[in-house]
Amino acid sequence: MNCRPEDMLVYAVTDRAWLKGESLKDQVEKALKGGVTFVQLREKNLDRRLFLEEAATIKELCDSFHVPFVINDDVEIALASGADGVHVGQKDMDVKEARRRLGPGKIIGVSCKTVEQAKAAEAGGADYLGVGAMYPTDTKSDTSQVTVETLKAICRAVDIPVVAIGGIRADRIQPLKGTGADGVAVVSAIFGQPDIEAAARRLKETAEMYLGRHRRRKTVLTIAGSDSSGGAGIQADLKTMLANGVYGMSAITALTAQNTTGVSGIFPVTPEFLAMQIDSVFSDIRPDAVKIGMVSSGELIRVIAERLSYYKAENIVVDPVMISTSGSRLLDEDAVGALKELLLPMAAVATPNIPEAEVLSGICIRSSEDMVRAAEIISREYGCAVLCKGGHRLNDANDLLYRDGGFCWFMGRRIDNPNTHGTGCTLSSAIASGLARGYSLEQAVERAKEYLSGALEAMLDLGSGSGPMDHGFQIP
Ligand SMILES: Nc1ncnc2c1ncn2[C@@H]1O[C@H](COP(=O)(O)OP(=O)(O)O)[C@@H](O)[C@H]1O
Ligand SMILES: Cc1ncc(COP(=O)(O)O)c(N)n1
Ligand SMILES: [Mg+2]
Repeated sequence: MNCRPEDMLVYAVTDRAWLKGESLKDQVEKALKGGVTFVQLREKNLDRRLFLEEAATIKELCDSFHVPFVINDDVEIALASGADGVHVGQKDMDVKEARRRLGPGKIIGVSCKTVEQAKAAEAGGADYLGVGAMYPTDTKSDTSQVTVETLKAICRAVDIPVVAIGGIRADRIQPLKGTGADGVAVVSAIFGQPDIEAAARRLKETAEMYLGRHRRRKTVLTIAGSDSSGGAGIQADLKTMLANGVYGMSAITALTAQNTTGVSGIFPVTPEFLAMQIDSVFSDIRPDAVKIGMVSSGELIRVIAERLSYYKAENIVVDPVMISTSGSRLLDEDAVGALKELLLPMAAVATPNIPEAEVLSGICIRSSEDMVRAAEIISREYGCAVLCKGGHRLNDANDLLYRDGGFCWFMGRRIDNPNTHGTGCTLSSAIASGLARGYSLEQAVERAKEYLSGALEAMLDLGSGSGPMDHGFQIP
């Protein structure tokens, strides 16, 4: 097999009909930025010299995104352009003939409508199957539909990856859940959209949610305090994880009696009971990432550090929560010391806001240059990456990521919304979700900020103080 099931997740097929003055390269680049996992160049009437040039250009582009690239039908162009393979229909070239001409290392995809065709293609050396049309489509007028049942039967009958094609849109992915299809192939649902990059991203998120035979849903544990008002702490974390496509679990460090106007009480759990919760989770469902939020005492921090190092926990995001948005102090002095000495060194990233970065670095932050200095001090001192959040005081939404001696800014759009209760909890949980799903730290931060902005922009307005955001803004 020359391609992987995960390559099928969002398979983009090009179409000259949608160019509208743009170059194909620009359109494919947008689709790749949106996260498509496979590209097929489909040209029906292009002059051969231009076809070859185009193929070579798109191949180079796909390489830079590490995405496989195949040519529809044309083995000659595939060989001459260095493409990764071809896709052939039933009426086009025979699979065995294609394999003979391309050699063993190239990808060959075959279009199928029945179990018999699927088995024959697999036996002939196909690397993946395109099954459809699943829905009515304008791209191909001469094609008959395939039922969800047939798709399911094909997926059961073969071991190679299967991509569903034909009239697919984001809202038509969920019905394919449980069929065993590894992904969806689309033309107009990407290239026919006004914002190609956003369309690709949305398709990918939906496909990740519902498809994939070989995917286990990623899991994230939050170790944090409960917020009775539901906007911050454990409650914000679990909602964020659900919205970010991971399975969320919790170990509660303390109950807080809290609402949008403030914290009226904190009731910590015992160290033994916190350890029991962490043990229960790790011994059964190992988390792919861990987010640590409010931990009110040094004693509890020591338990967390000990248990997480025992289990060799990965992708730890430490949100050094010290003061709530409403101004209440959430941890004692001894806890600050333990947090620095024990938790920061374990962190893949720590996410202090400006007041917290001041406490951790010991310097006063008045400008973006100060943010860089503070993040550098914390990162050097404790050996972790530091995301210093700019939501406070500087009055922007730009966050600074300092790691391995270098830094970069994540420029957010400042949203005029007084309801920011839980922004820090939400951001750190969204980052942990991204890391669990295999995104790099930079990508995870980028995606987390995008999610947070959406939740703020939804303009939920609850309670009389600084209210919570709408974590479910994508849910109708
Ligand atoms: N009004 C806003 N518009 C957009 N993003 C914001 C806004 N306020 C805060 N953020 C973002 O929310 C995240 C949490 O930041 P911040 O509010 O500083 O942390 P905390 O909630 O821990 O105090 C950061 O990514 C920050 O840039
Ligand atoms: C239980 C709990 N944990 C954390 C916060 C911080 O909230 P924010 O995300 O606004 O910094 C909070 N208010 N309550
Ligand atoms: Mg915070």
